[in-house]
Amino acid sequence: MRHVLAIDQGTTSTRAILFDEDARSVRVAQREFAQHYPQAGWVEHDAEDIWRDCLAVAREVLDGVPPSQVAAIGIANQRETVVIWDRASGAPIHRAIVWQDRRTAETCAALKADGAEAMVTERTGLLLDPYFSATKAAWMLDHVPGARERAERGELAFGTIDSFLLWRLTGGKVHATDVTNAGRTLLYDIRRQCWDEDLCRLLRVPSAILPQVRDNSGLFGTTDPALFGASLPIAGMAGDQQAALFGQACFASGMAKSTYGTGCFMLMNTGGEAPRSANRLLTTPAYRLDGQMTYALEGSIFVAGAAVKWLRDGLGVIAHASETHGLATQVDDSHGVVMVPAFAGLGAPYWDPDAKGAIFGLTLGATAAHLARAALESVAFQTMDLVEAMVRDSGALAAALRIDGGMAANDWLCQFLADMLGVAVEKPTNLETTALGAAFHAGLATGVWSGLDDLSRTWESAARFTPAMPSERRAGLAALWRDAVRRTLSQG
Ligand SMILES: Nc1ncnc2c1ncn2[C@@H]1O[C@H](COP(=O)(O)OP(=O)(O)O)[C@@H](O)[C@H]1O
Ligand SMILES: O=P(O)(O)OC[C@H](O)CO
Repeated sequence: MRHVLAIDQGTTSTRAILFDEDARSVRVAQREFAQHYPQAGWVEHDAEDIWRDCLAVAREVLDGVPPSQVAAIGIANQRETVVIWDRASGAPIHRAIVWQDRRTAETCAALKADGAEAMVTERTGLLLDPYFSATKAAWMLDHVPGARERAERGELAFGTIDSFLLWRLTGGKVHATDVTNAGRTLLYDIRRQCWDEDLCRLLRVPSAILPQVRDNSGLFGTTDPALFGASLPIAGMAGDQQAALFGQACFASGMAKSTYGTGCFMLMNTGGEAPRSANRLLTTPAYRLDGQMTYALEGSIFVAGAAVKWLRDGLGVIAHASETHGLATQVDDSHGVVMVPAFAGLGAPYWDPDAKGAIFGLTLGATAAHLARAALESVAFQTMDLVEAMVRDSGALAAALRIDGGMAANDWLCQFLADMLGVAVEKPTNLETTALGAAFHAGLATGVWSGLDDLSRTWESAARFTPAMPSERRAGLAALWRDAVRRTLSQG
């Protein structure tokens, strides 16, 4: 039996999953790692922690598995997060600046005020928001003494986490990324499919530090034999949200998935054409196979599970995320409590980096149960905004939305989602779709699976939730949410 090892390097944890030829996960290892918040709105990771955990979880699942049974390794990663390292020593020059980090909000605002956004959006499919990589990279080059000069001289390498892990796994031999990660930097022209010199100049990132950009499926390199006792091929890489789209087998235009982890990311396959969103959604590479690009429309929400984590770690009203299910069902409604979880600004479709989280409708009757329910509801309300924008942009969405991620374990949320979206919500038996997508890419390149049809056959529904809420109730809740968002936006 051949296996594929997937490494899913997420925002809060690093997982390794070993899949068999039937796409079943046979072994899992996971480690959470430290989040650093040096100032309000700043979020950093230590890239050495990430590397240490990546090795540890990979070694754990490979323990006792003969290397001949491991066909390939696939990597899926938190996107946009920036690492810059020294090519000679491999050492990062600064802690990684995480996608949630807002420190470059002013830079983005200034670029927007100069009228740069239209060109940036036309070429990259993105917006001028601190979420994306380029302004974070420029910040690092400006703040680490001597870094900009070293970068110009070609001594430094830039990468998103996939690139950094590939560099380390290959013993410093390969500096590459894939189209889905390149497409999140603000430096990559998604239609011409190349780094864009104008954008590099505008955003002040020297092209000498950029990695080579490749298809998602193909031989990226082989592991340093010292790491796992054999040289294993790294044959698939993708940003985690695009990997989840692939792992959910959303291969036809109009098929969409939404992943509920720290944030929530909804992607809809739009086929070979890169659409131009009129509703402030992102256009992004979904996957490129044999040089053939497939695109997606994306709605990115920065806080989903993170709101539940805040209830646990920030407020202490729950001890475990899963308690939100029991709390939400204890009460008939949220008692008028509405949470707008703009803890990291608001993402799509509002794109307001300066918005701050808010809770409305508090009375003395409000309890922890209402708060928990409001946190879960906020996730569905935000998805509703995305679905509406996607339908406006594309005219249609497939009959059901495929969901996954840690929060999809919460059946109350799944039903409330279906109710608020007015479309069926379906979750697969394998909720580890991100890792599976990375495994699919690596397995396609190494002949474990023969093609997309082969992959589609592995998708199995575990549960389907159909809309059941009366339309007046739905409209009432939607109106409360819209009013709360309006009051939260920084521009009033
Ligand atoms: N049963 C649950 N109900 C609600 N939220 C949950 C539940 N289980 C996990 N979560 C939330 O989901 C998130 C974890 O999902 P995961 O997909 O592992 O995230 P990530 O990959 O972003 O680190 C956490 O923020 C947690 O609060
Ligand atoms: O780590 P996740 O799963 O929350 O995903 C993070 C996204 O890739 C950020 O764009």
